[in-house]
Amino acid sequence: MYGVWTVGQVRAAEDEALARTPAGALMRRAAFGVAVAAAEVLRERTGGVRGRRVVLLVGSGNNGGDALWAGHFLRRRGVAVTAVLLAPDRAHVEGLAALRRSGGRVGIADRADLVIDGIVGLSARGPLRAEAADWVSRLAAPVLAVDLPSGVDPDTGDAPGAAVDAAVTVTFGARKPVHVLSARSGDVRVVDLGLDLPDPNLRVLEAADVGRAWRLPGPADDKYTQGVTGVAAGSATYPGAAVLTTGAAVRATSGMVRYAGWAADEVRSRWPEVVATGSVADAGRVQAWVAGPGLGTGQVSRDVLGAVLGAGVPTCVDADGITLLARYPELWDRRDPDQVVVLTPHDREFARLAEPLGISLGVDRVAAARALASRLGVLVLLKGNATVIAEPDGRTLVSPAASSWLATAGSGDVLTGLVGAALAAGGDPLLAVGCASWVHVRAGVLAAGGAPTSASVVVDAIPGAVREAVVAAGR
Ligand SMILES: NC(=O)C1=CN([C@@H]2O[C@H](COP(=O)(O)OP(=O)(O)OC[C@H]3O[C@@H](n4cnc5c(N)ncnc54)[C@H](O)[C@@H]3O)[C@@H](O)[C@H]2O)[C@@H](O)CC1
Ligand SMILES: Nc1ncnc2c1ncn2[C@@H]1O[C@H](COP(=O)(O)OP(=O)(O)O)[C@@H](O)[C@H]1O
Ligand SMILES: [K+]
Repeated sequence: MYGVWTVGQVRAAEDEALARTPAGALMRRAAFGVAVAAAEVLRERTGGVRGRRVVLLVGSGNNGGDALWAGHFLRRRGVAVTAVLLAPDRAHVEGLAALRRSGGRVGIADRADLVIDGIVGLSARGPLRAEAADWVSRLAAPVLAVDLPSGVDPDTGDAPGAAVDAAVTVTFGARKPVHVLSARSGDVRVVDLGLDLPDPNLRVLEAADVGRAWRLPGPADDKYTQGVTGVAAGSATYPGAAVLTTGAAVRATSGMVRYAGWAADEVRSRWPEVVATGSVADAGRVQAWVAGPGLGTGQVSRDVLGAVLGAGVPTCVDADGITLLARYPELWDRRDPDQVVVLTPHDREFARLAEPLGISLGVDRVAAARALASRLGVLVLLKGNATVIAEPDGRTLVSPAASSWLATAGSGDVLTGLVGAALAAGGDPLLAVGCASWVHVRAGVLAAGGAPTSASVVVDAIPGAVREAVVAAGR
């Protein structure tokens, strides 16, 4: 698990560190880290460092100062460095002097093996100004971003205009939200500045965390003791949603999965190990229910959702289930107040549910997910390229995207099944949902392997993703 801190938190810690270190020392340490990473990237991409060409895009603040100092350190390794000053009269004075001393040039860049983006960092506000935006839109070489990709908001990851698409970002002291919310950050490396940081604002699970938490059968287990997942999904029109959701739960754990609904025949024929019935009332005992994918929004679907919400176990509500909750808020009265409810909306479902409550999904997805979680007293998993998982008390996990291959029909149904299985296994619900999301992201990567995939293949990749986590945890 690693933490993510807001700009405000990092600034406060930096101020404290600046007060106890000699002037300029933190910047040189940060810039040295940039130069080391730049040399690594040059070696990986061109086979060497000496004689390679690096262009620095230098803005008017300390972010530009970092880039200039990094250029100075790269000169010492024989790199040809050219600095493009976006605001020549406001460029960092000591950084520019250091670069000139070591033989760096200032001018107009042409060809580069690597561009170092020092346009703007933590003080970024709004879209990039015209000149910077122009440079960014003409970038052809790979980019190493200093602290964060310029043009992206540090706290929300939103890119309101032209923005750098970094291959690598070297950040300082701590990860900020942009690094987990925006795929434009690329591969993120952190240079330690010895900051004294408070509790993080966001957390990210890693393979070993998931591997430690994932429920594996022990000698005393049987098919019931590992937590039985119940799936209420699918319809005559959408039997596939039932097959995918149930299949994800089957692949995620070795216990048992029950299915209740219209697609019992289809589910049985694809997953013979599932105990399938026509209704929630006949389904038998489960430790968690998932409801919604392909369920429909008619009266019977409404009754199904009500039955699941009142079943006295944790519940995950997705897709049509969310639409039903938006349309018939009285369904909340059926909810067992002692049981956790997880909602897994994509943006449109989020809007459907949240807008009538006065919560809009703006550019700050973390704030929006937290607001809805707190307002409804539920756990909200907001889907997207990066997935945000917020609890009513504010604890929040982020699953950064590892690829975009999960943007495929039915992949949300797979996630719902995973969440159900993780909830049924017990333990802290936030951790359970976070683990399910991690496995989903990882299964997406394994399923795709660099080429288009589909939700059925993601289901089949689940055991491989769980195995990676279990191995990482040394179990
Ligand atoms: N404070 C510290 O202890 C350290 C700070 N460091 C660096 O300092 C950076 C922060 O420096 P600053 O506070 O000087 O600010 P920045 O360098 O992030 O940006 C400030 C400058 O960018 C301009 N700017 C703001 N928004 C813009 C936009 N949308 N388009 C174009 N230009 C824009 C502003 O006019 C201002 O001149 C960090 O990101 C990091 O790179 C590092 O040297 C490590 C130590
Ligand atoms: N561009 C993307 N990059 C990474 N993950 C994505 C992207 N688009 C969608 N996803 C993920 O894929 C899943 C899609 O779910 P959903 O929108 O419910 O699709 P469906 O209804 O087809 O199942 C979510 O888990 C979401 O986080
Ligand atoms: K930058």
